[in-house]
Amino acid sequence: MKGYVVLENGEMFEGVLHGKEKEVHGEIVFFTGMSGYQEVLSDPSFKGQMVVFTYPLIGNYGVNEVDFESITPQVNALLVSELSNEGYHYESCSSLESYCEKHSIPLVSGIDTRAIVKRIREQGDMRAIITTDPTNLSFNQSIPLGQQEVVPEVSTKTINTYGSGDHHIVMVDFGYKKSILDSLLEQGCRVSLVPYDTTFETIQSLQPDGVMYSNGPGNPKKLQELLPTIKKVAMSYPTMGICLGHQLLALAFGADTEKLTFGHRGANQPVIDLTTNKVYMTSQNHSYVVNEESLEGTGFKAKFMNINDSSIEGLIHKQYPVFTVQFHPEAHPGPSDSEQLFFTFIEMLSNKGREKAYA
Ligand SMILES: NC(=O)CC[C@H](N)C(=O)O
Repeated sequence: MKGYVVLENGEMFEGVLHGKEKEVHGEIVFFTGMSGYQEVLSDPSFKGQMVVFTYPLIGNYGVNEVDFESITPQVNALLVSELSNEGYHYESCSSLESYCEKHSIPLVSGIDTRAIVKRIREQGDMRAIITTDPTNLSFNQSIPLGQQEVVPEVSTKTINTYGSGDHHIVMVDFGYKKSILDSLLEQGCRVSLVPYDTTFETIQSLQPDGVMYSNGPGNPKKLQELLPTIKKVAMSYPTMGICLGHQLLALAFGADTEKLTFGHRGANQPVIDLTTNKVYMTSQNHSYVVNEESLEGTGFKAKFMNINDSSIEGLIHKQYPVFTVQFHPEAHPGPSDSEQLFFTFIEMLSNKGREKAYA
């Protein structure tokens, strides 16, 4: 059946709608990785978003049992140029089309993804509607972009412990990617996953060796009420923050965040370590960044910078063992050039390692 993608600026694109006929509203963003659609559709940081893939062929290796970043799909819709109906891979258990159909995720193919991406690059991320009837549409203005409170929807409701390693890490879950948990387990950690609004006292009662603030969807400024706890935790335990976790740690110490026009979503974003001058290819998925000028007086200094647009990609605190990354060292999808940062974090749990990290 015909499906239409209507952008908030009034433009309309026609394609083929696979799956159930339903009207979907959301924020439209684009992802530039050549592969990784399965990780994208299940990454909770994409909650509520419609993702346009710039790579022209999607679905060609199917969907498997192992590459999901969370149990349920998280995106509102997928938009692709050419859809491969079969998945050719030894691990594939279903096609992308049947997976989306089963989970009622609208999948629009045959759409002019290049034109849509150009529009987003010019005019910024915007609202969009996917529909089979493009007459009489009205955009849901009651939810301004970036104002949705999505973290409570994706965060765990209970405390669960994974692994039995020697280092005990409390991971505060804003919508964590499974690959972050896997990376910590690989480093010999026991991980207690806790709800996003867990109090300082509860974290303290778990007696962690270190705390990880996870990735997650939405605007970090929607979580202002958590900032005093986050600051107290970071002043008390070795702490690492990834993506939303990085943004929240920056806000907690008094820095500011701002929205990029169209975000970084892809698997080849070059990032420089400002201490060593080493460059990493990184996996990224974010709309917001920490404003560099706002770091003044926070105790944080910029540790990583994006080479494409000079935006801040990570911080290190001058006084406390706290460091953060805007990108994804766990990769999935994307390069694992920077995965040793998990090791750096584990080293920071001891005094000796801290000296090394700050050398
Ligand atoms: N991957 C993430 O954690 C994303 C962080 C935040 N939601 C942003 O878009 O900037």
